Amino acid sequence: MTVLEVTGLDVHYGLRRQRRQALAGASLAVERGEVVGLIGETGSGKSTLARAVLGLVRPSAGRIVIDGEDVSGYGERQWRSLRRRGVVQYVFQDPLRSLDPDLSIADSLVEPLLIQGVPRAAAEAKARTFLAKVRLDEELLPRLPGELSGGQRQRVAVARALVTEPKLVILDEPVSALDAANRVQVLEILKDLRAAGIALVFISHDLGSVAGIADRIAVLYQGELVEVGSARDIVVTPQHPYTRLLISSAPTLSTASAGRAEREALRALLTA
Ligand SMILES: Nc1ncnc2c1ncn2[C@@H]1O[C@H](COP(=O)(O)OP(=O)(O)OP(=O)(O)O)[C@@H](O)[C@H]1O
Repeated sequence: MTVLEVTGLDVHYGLRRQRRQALAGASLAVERGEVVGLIGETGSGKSTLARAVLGLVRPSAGRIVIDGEDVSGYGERQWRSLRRRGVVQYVFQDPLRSLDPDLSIADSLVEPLLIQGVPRAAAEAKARTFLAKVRLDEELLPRLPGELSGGQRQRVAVARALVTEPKLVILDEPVSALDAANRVQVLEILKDLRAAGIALVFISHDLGSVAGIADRIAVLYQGELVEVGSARDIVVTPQHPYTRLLISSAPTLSTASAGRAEREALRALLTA
């Protein structure tokens, strides 16, 4: 089942003389339980594509269908209602942007459920379940985000994105701010999500950090999706010159700076 279908998406920023195109004719489909890595250098349009799918920027052309619902013509009210239903969730690179610094971890997890109309007791029970899913201890519930480590915070941000049981989660550089041990843990959690049938779009500027987890990889270059293929094909037989350049310059693909788990995942991929 297709969870996200983006067709011919154009996004422009600015007006008149300042107007410039950030996305040009982007088309991409993401299936249930699939992990799609979206890679490209800084400014290539990765976050713009994510923002368009969340209704945070309005495309100038193209179609977006989320879980069978054509949202292309939605106005602000309809987008807000879609976001409230929690069908699509977003995790930022910096968990402090995904979490309100003044809300306890418990409240951060319970809030999206209360907005959906879930009774408080049921919401609190669910918050505990999802904290366990990201392998965190319940003793963290009363704390503020500032009282957690970066890795713990990112896992709370993932748990918060999950409580509404979304069909699609977009993760924008979710592990780049983490150290190697935390990166591996978050990647393991993401693999659990895939097994649970959630579709993931994993954004990164580094091919090496998505190659081990993505089923398919989409390569953005100057606002255009220049190549989309299985992770293995992209890594082993890249077609577009820009993809080839990314492969040759991906630090974790040359294994020197990759963690052990990443190296193993890559080796498995390359020998599959
Ligand atoms: N709010 C905005 N107003 C004007 N231009 C913008 C805005 N946001 C992004 N852009 C421009 O659109 C292009 C794509 O930006 P985008 O943030 O999508 O890139 P990215 O691939 O996510 O980059 P990064 O890896 O640095 O986050 C860039 O040229 C950027 O300068």
